[in-house]
Amino acid sequence: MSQSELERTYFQDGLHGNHCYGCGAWNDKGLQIKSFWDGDESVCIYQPKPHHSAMPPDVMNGGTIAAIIDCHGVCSAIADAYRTEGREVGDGEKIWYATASLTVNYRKPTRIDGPVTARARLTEKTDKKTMFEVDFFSHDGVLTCDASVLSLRVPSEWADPTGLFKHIDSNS
Ligand SMILES: CCCCCCCCCCCCCC(=O)SCCNC(=O)CCNC(=O)[C@H](O)C(C)(C)COP(=O)(O)OP(=O)(O)OC[C@H]1O[C@@H](n2cnc3c(N)ncnc32)[C@H](O)[C@@H]1OP(=O)(O)O
Repeated sequence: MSQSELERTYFQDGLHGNHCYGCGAWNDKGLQIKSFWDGDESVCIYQPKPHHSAMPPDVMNGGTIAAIIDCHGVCSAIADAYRTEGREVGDGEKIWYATASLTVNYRKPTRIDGPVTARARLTEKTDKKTMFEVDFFSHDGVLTCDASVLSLRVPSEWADPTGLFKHIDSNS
């Protein structure tokens, strides 16, 4: 079932303190993407800005597209894990995933002059690994990219606001 815009609960709003460049609602300089469930699929609609262009000013930059797909895929893995446990994103014990692998096929140029849409569906899942396949559309409905995002469940150190590497250094 489709949620109206007013009814939507965005995954990222439950990830308190997330400063990720693509999906951190607490990163003022980031993309601040928003993702929500539409039945079994997760959806992200994003309005690119003129500075998100490739060399042609009317074409969207491939790295920005990849960042949207990456973060939408990882946030979908996190939201799926909460949903499996019957919890809202961010409620109770925290669940974190990170990107292990990202593949993007750029099939057609993406128009920058309107909102782009990423639609993701779960294709593989184990306790630690979650794979989402993502279709990416320009505002005129053209499928411009298809992608896959493999997310791996990671420990809570990834959410330490003071940084991750001190935990890695102390473990090695
Ligand atoms: C305060 C709040 C903060 C909020 C923060 C949260 C924001 C969230 C949003 C952030 C969004 C932004 C996202 C970002 O930007 S996250 C930033 C970009 N990503 C990274 O920096 C990740 C770096 N990589 C790692 O840390 C490790 O390699 C990870 C954790 C990914 C795996 O660790 P590890 O290597 O120890 O894993 P394992 O040995 O237990 O293997 C487990 C299974 O996984 C399979 N496998 C592993 N790698 C790959 C691969 N590349 N392709 C295919 N498969 C792979 C492996 O074969 C095995 O399979 P199986 O044998 O079980 O079948």
